[in-house]
Amino acid sequence: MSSRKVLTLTLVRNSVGDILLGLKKRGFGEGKWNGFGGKVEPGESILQGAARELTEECGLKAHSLTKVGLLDFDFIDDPMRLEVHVFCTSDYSGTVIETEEMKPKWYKVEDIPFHEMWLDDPIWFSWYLKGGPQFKGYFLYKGLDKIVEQEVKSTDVPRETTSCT
Ligand SMILES: CNc1ncnc2c1ncn2[C@@H]1O[C@H](COP(=O)(O)OP(=O)(O)OP(=O)(O)O)[C@@H](O)[C@H]1O
Repeated sequence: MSSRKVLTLTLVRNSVGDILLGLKKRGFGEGKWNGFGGKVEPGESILQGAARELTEECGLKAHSLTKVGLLDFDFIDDPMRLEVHVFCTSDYSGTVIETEEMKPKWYKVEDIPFHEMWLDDPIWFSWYLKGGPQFKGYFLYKGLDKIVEQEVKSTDVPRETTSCT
């Protein structure tokens, strides 16, 4: 019997095109730079979960979120699949703050620290950056440091922006 965990991941870009990443200070992915996100809680929508995690982890309030892709992760010898819903936004307010979970930092696109991120990030990030329809990715990990199967492709579903209010 396999089960899945629904997670969100949000990438924030400011008016000059820089990307906000956070250094995860604890838990799954500790020591890695990533977008902001976490588990969707019972009773909330995926969008609500994404907006809540963004505020909890870096202080920003998203006014709208754009769905850009979906990533499925399997791990050999672990029946739990991670289903990561990827969003982006440039429509937010608030001040970026460091939290117990994340140390945020703005990066120029050409300086994104892929060598300090999940191994899958450099593979699907280009799909996010180039725009176009939503992407769909699949990665099979052996442990946390090796990808043994991977596929990222475009869907025919356009990116969809939804208001968070
Ligand atoms: C395997 N390859 C991966 N590549 C890129 N990103 C990945 C990822 N695997 C998980 N992620 C993201 O990492 C965060 C974990 O969040 P995670 O700490 O587990 O959730 P949450 O904050 O709810 O946890 P706690 O409340 O501390 O238990 C969450 O954004 C999730 O989308």
